[in-house]
Amino acid sequence: MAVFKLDNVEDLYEIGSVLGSGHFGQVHEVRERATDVLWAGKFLKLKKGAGSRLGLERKSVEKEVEILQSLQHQNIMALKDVFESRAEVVLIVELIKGGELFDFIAEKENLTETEAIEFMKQILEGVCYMHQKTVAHFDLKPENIMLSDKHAPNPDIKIIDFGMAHRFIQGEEYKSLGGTPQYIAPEIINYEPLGTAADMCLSGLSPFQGETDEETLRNIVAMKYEFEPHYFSQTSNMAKDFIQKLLVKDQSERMTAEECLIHPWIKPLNRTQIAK
Ligand SMILES: COc1cc(-c2ccc3ncc(-c4cccc([C@@H](O)NCCN(C)C)c4)n3n2)ccc1O
Repeated sequence: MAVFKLDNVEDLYEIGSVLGSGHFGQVHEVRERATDVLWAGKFLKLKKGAGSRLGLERKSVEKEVEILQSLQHQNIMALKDVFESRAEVVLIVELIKGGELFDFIAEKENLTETEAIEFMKQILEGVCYMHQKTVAHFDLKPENIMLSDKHAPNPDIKIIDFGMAHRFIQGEEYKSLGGTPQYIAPEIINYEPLGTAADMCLSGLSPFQGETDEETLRNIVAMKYEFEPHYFSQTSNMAKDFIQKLLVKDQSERMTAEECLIHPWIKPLNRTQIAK
């Protein structure tokens, strides 16, 4: 069983305002007393007993911590410390000040393909790194892609929220029904054995979005989508080719993160191929 620091987290960190909350618990800004450095603290309530419906199993928190401890990459949120008390575990991670990529893009008049390629390249580098470590995120969606500093000329992408992540062991079969309807892979909906390919269905606006979750899931299983002119009239054919090679039902036919990084949209063969 993993042992986390038993110190009282408030002896070392001043707990600040809530930054956000969700299935993952509550995230607070925290100030390290010894250095005045600001971090983010994710506060996770543990189940009080086997029959308790509230809180998380300690085993699932240990799994998330073990995965985060194994990942050191500039495009993946870094874990600094873990504290536990009788009822809660606190993960101290790097504070990401630039907000969600989705909001950054929404606030811009328009995003050029060159800017989109730069963000996609960073996302792919983080995802490729975790896949090489046989880790799948399993909840990649726009809200979990954040920016280090949205005012920087070239903001760094930071992938957060590894609460659904899984490290594959050679030869094991893993299935899950978790995830967010608009962004989950068809193999998850069909409860088939999963692999890192399930992470490769990431998109900004889900092309499968239906009126209801049920309709969205039907669209994903049918791989029913179209490049709506309203959104794609200015999109290059190279970019559409990139998307089409990801939105593939058969996970073994879907581009891997490594293949994405050498796709001509991301890595042009020559200057004339640069997306206008
Ligand atoms: C360690 O696990 C997590 C960390 C974080 C995290 C880490 C650093 C950090 N710096 C700033 C924030 C932040 C700021 C505003 C909102 C949120 C969060 O509530 N929304 C992010 C997306 N959400 C769907 C997880 C998070 N975070 N969030 C979020 C979810 C996690 O499961």
